[in-house]
Amino acid sequence: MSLTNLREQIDAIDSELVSLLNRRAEISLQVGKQKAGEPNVRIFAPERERDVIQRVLALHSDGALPKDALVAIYREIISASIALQRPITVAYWGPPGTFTHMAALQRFGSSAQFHDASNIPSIFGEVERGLADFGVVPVENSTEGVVNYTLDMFHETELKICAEIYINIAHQLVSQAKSIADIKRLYTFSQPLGQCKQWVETHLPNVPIVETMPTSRAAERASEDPEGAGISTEKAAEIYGVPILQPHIEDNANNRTRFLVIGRNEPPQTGRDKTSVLFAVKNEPGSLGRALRAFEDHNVNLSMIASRPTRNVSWEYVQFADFQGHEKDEPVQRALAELRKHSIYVNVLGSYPEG
Ligand SMILES: C=C(O[C@@H]1C=C(C(=O)O)C=C[C@H]1O)C(=O)O
Repeated sequence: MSLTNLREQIDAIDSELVSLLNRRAEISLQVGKQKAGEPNVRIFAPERERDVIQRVLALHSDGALPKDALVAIYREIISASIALQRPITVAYWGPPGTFTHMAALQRFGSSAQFHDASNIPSIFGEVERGLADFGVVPVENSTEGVVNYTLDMFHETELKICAEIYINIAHQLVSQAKSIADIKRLYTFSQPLGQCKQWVETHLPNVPIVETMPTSRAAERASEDPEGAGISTEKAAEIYGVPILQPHIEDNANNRTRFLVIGRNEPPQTGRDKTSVLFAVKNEPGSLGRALRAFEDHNVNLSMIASRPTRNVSWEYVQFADFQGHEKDEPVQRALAELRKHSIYVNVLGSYPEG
């Protein structure tokens, strides 16, 4: 078949696709109008989005289009569909080019409006004050563990966790220096450094660290300092025009970070949900063990637990825990009731569809 003929076939398919996409958009506008009349139904419905994406993946069977590409296309279709109903604003930890920016783009697509907040507390602040509808914050990394800056914010906020995002994390050593031997300073901070610890100890053993947050700021500093290097994202290297001297310096090839979407949404039960809680146990022997047994007794699967010091009393801790299930599921309700018996307080931070 000739090239002209093949291109004619593509043109014909595009005509159908565009008309179908327009029909989909019209229906989404109608959904938006219905939501406007019902006070508790929110524009962003992560549980519905997960169903849409899973359904589309099931339809794909073994088609020629890579599954990741299909998911990315649908994320953009849904992003445009939400923006039609009402433009939504998402605050992330900037400047542009950070992993949090990438996670926000991956989840909300390019039709959302993004705002770069200067630190994690500002992300919470912008959503609390209504300047952004949602915020995206990093919460744990598969190599480095929990992100304390984020966990500590949950003591003081009334915002809810409404979705989670997982992304693969690749770190780049960016520098204008000709070789690694010429580097005199490394711009980075605890999380990325911890994920590249072995590489840095082997290749930059005596190079002083200049604490710089977040990753895109490290790229910016490296762009201004001919003898400096930064640990950065590929996107930030591109934005600040600084060469990648060594790609993939992360120690673990399966390095992944989990992000949380915070806002005022409270997604309904889907049968595949997760719940996050903050609790403080009574200061008496065995209380943490008894508190944790509440989950075991009711067959609720704990996926993460982290202790953080309370800021007001020395040596007192609060626990941040994630488990499978929705706050409205019966086993979860029973586990929470028992947890409350052994705790000074229990604060449910949100139930949301599992990522
Ligand atoms: C159309 C809806 O609104 C939004 C857009 C969706 C879509 O385009 O498929 C899905 C979920 C919502 O975030 C809906 O809630 O069904």
